[in-house]
Amino acid sequence: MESLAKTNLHLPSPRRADPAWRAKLQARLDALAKPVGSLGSLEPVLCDIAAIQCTEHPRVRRPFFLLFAGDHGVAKDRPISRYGQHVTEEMVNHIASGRSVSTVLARSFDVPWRVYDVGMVSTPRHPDVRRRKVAAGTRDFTRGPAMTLEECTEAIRIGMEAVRDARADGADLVILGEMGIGNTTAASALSAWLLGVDVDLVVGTGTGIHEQALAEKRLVVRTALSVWREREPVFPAGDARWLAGLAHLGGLELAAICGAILEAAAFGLPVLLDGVLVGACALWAECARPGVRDVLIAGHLSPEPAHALLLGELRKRPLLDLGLRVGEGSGALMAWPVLRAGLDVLEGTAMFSERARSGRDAE
Ligand SMILES: Cc1cc2ncn([C@H]3O[C@H](COP(=O)(O)O)[C@@H](O)[C@H]3O)c2cc1C
Ligand SMILES: O=C(O)c1cccnc1
Repeated sequence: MESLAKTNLHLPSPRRADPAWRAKLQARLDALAKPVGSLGSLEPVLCDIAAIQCTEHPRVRRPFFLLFAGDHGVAKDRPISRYGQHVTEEMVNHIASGRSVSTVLARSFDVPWRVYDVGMVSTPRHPDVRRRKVAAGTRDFTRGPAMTLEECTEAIRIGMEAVRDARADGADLVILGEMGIGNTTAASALSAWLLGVDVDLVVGTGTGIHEQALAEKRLVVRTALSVWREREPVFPAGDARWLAGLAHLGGLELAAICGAILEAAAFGLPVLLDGVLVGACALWAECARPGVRDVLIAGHLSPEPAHALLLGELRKRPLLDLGLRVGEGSGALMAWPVLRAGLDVLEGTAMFSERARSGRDAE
């Protein structure tokens, strides 16, 4: 029996937000020269940052964009994506060279980026891609685990190290992204498992597959879950169970994102979430280490059906709802200027006078 001891992995505990700072910031927001509550969904997000930074003056000066790439064995011969596996490599080269949707946005908003190959089938030629390949893709998870516990652990460690490095270079918020053809199939399986809901509620069209391929994708996810459930009892309870589920149903780039979220939470670094892939990793991290959610900010809502359920479970309201379904961290990057606008408004807006604040009711 595989055991967690063999992997020697320590999942760090999250730093918890202090609710007193949330209340103080809400009082400050209410005292600004604007109608009470009028910044809508931005207000609780600003309060969340204040509560994790323990200040009435929450700040983000240096967001970092970290993208992890990996391939999925299940996508090799099955029509579960509209695109072939070779697209992962092509896109990683575009991402690294600043010519993908995500890195065009990152450059436009002055956000530095780092790209990691944690599990691509091929090796991208761009020299800036950090080579941390754990394996050349995962295995087909309809036949057994996508990764061994050791591979999964190694990918988690790479994500943790990426956040540590970014923090050492001044990051005070992380934006996470992924690239991996077929990874919405893995995210659907993770979501059905973590949410305990039927496959039909979570499987979406990903890059835009049609009806027949969608039926195949549902079948693939159903099969993966039943194979995992048959094996599940052999794993011991506790941390190992979370790790075993991620190893069976996830992907190398998704495991790295899980590690990145755990490490950011341990440091109290806010994490701006992207779509369904990063969302599934966020719920995994919250299940594995309750309290992680204190650092999470939902950047946007993806049309993938699992995403609304994942955000609901995390009790997070997205900043944007534009129907974006690019992935790569692009929805989170698109949300960053909105978040920055909220922080700027908080710092720059005048306080309302006592007389004005009392409103008409007091006349
Ligand atoms: C050109 C291209 C660029 C992308 N950038 C992100 N994704 C997104 O699509 C993939 C997931 O969808 P599925 O599970 O249907 O394959 C991931 O790589 C995700 O990041 C892309 C997909 C394509 C084709
Ligand atoms: O939600 C996402 O991030 C997403 C949706 C479809 C395809 N790729 C990514």
